[in-house]
Amino acid sequence: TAPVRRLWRDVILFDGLKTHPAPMTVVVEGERVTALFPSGNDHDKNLDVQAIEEAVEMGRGGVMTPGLIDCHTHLVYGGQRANEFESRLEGVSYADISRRGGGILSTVRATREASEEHLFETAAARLQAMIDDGVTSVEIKSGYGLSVEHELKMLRVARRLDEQFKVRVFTTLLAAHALPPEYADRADDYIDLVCNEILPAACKEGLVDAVDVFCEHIAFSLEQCERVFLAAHDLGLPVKSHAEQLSLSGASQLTARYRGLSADHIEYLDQSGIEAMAAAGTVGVLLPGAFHTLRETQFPPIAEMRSAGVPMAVASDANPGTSPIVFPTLMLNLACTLFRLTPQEALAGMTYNAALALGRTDIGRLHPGAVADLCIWDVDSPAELAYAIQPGRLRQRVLKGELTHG
Ligand SMILES: O=C(O)CC[C@@H]1NC(=O)NC1=O
Ligand SMILES: [Fe+3]
Repeated sequence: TAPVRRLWRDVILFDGLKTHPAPMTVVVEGERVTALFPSGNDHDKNLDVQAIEEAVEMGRGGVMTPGLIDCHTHLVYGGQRANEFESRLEGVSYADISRRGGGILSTVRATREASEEHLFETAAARLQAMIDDGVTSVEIKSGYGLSVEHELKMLRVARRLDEQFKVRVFTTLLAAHALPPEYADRADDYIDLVCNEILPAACKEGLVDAVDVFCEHIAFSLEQCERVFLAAHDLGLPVKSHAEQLSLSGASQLTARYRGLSADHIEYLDQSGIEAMAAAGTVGVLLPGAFHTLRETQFPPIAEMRSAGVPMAVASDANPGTSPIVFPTLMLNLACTLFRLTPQEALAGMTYNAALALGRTDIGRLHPGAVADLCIWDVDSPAELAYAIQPGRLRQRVLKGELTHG
């Protein structure tokens, strides 16, 4: 049987890169967008008028965007860290908490104690909130297990979320996130475990789409991160990094040297890092939720990245420590309010550029032939999605051509 043909008329279309000036008609057949054209031209002679007339009309008006892509989350984890939130309000720094064995290691303890089922259930609630706010693709990292058993447990949960929810999940192994207590003062030995045991075991089970590292004075050095990158490349896996978040380490340049998909956080990114990323096509992933939560003061070099042509993505960094925020369209607002992106740049940051940060070019944009992951919003203009901080504006959500919401 012929694939179902659906269409929307008179939508204000943001296609992943730009907003079309005239109200548009968008035609979806099966899993793909097959046509998009100004609604006034429905009877354009080049169009198969009968096909258009036979299509199922799915709605009129509103704003259409590609499905939102959250390209940086730590969505799977045990426990919560409200106590540290209170400590930071009393003036204790994130780094101090981490040095006292809190921070990431606090969540490592809770995640190791949690069953796979419990991790699935708590992550599922957070994922549903993202889906209800227009997310069609989400990246989920490991990094709270820090052992073969528990890193694989986290990644299996991420794969199950992909199977059981109408969403695309991209998994990233972030075993080089923190030094587990059993390896205290033996960071190089732990990196051996990451490269020689955790990564191969996860890869063998088909659990890894990309490999990430945390390069920071409270985490791992450039040399240690490079060893993880080499192990990833030996297994044919792309790399990315948490880079220049609290200080300038040079991780962005290292990531670019390995043609990494993205360097993330990048508050302390310098000009040589920008130029290396621009030359390598490495995406700069902005995480305004962590900047906001930590009350950071060092802004990422937006203007310099813009003029160098570094693609900028925007993501939630949803995690229990530095960004306990599951509200994707809030990230659009924070990217504009805190980092001075334009609303159009922020939207491109959670669609087309976010897809690039995940190594994909078939999602994140709406054009003939693109995969039909799209959202229709009850707003008058795309800028409104960044301007107003308001849940419940999603009218319809389509994943691979199938209506999943509205
Ligand atoms: O605090 C946590 O639990 C994760 C923090 C998160 N991980 C990282 O490498 N940088 C961050 O902000
Ligand atoms: Fe992160």
